[in-house]
Amino acid sequence: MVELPNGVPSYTHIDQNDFRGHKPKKLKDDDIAICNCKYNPNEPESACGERCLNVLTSTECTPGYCPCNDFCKNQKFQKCEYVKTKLFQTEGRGWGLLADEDIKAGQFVIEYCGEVISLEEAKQRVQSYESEGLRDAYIISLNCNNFIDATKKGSLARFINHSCLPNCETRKWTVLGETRVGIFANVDICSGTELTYNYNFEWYGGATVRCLCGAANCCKFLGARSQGFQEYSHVWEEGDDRYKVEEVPLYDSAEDEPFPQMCKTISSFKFESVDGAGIDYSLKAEGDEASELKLNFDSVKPGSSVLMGEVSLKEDIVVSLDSGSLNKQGSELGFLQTTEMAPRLRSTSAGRNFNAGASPSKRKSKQHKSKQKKRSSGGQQFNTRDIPILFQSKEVQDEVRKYEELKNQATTDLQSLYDEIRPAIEQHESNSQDSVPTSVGEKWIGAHCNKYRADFDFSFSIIKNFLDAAKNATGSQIHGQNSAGAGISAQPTDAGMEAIGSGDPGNV
Ligand SMILES: C[S@@+](CC[C@H](N)C(=O)[O-])C[C@H]1O[C@@H](n2cnc3c(N)ncnc32)[C@H](O)[C@@H]1O
Repeated sequence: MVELPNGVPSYTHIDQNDFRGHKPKKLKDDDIAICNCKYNPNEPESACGERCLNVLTSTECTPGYCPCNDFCKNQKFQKCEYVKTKLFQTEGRGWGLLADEDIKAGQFVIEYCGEVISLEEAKQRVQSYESEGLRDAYIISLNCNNFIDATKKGSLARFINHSCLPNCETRKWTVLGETRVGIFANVDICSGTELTYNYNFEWYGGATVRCLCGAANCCKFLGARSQGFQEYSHVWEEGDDRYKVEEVPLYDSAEDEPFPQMCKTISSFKFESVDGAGIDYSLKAEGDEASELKLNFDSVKPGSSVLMGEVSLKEDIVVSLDSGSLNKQGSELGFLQTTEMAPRLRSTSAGRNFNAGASPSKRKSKQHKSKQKKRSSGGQQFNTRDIPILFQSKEVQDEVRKYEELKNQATTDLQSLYDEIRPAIEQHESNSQDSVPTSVGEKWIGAHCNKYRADFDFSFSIIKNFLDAAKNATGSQIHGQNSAGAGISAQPTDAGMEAIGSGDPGNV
């Protein structure tokens, strides 16, 4: 029973989240994580201490299933094993919570309990609390869809104030299949010290509140990074940055959309003579950020007609800024099909670990441009079947086909890898975990790099052979150069590796 000092504004005390109508999950036997700890009376840590598999994955043991039975020490949320705390009145920050016993770094302090509500409900509540004139805000995020509101119902954790130099932090645990938020000490804390955690990213206060934590590194405002609900209907994090969901393109859940805002449609593909001075080989890309890639060949005889005719591809070629392939004045333009799987991964917070391709900062700025729901039909996928027949020589057709096969193989490999790692990703999604295991990430990045390379090699073989055709047509010696003056290798693979190595995929 919690006794509150006089003057504490009334609220209902709870020590279990209130799901407001929605019943907490009922775990199936198959979903219960069972550790392999064995209780040894001479070694108390043996009963689900820090080496317990469940503890290591921030999951509480399930009563009746844990091999350590009643000795299990990994049911702290369920048993409300909180440290002793005391309410006190601060200066200028309302009520606060003090440690009433010494606390060790890493120790579970208390659960942040409240009403579990949806994003929509949270937005409405923030507004109505504001209009009711409530000064203190108690809503924190549970996962991307749910929030915990401790305004009217909560545990003592609702009194923990913010500090930019905190002694505690929030951590998410899975308890009987549900995600719950605990406050954990991040340093040793002496009895009598005020408990604090950093509200940034977790707290959804409406009004801007000046921070009075007094820390040297103070951010000046509470939840300065989370910014509040009124302005942003939902936030999406990548690294240290947070974005409004309105700025992130939305996709049909029924389809896996490639990132259309990063794709460009190549609208023309031609050789032409430029004032008799040489040949301009240009690839025009249209899309949100139309750009043009030009390759100039200056050793064509002046006045000679080198126009090969515009090669109109029957279907649009979609290229991706993810590719990091041919590079012109800092803008990357490749000939890649975007992968189908990428959006699935990126739709989760885990996805940010898988940014093979453009650097995160570039990707972010591009994602922000699109506010509407877009469909990939704006830029169809490159129909590669028709490409080899554009060439007259059988040798060339075979070469292009070879690269096409390698490209298709890399795509298939990526697809099957996705199927293989999908359970791990979904598991992390459902637990709202920030990242999937490194080994999974490494495999994923490796498969992407292979695919990028194969895509590049294929595209390069097409370009190279078009150039060779141009050269043969003029009978001149043409030395390919891109606009930056770099020579084009006759070996697509080498060029592909070079581009990939110097572009972003190599940096992931
Ligand atoms: C979750 S409540 C914390 C408990 C609150 N002090 C109370 O009396 O109920 C969050 C509110 O406490 C106040 N607060 C918390 N940390 C603060 C800080 N560092 N500086 C100023 N006000 C703070 C703000 O009014 C904020 O909206």
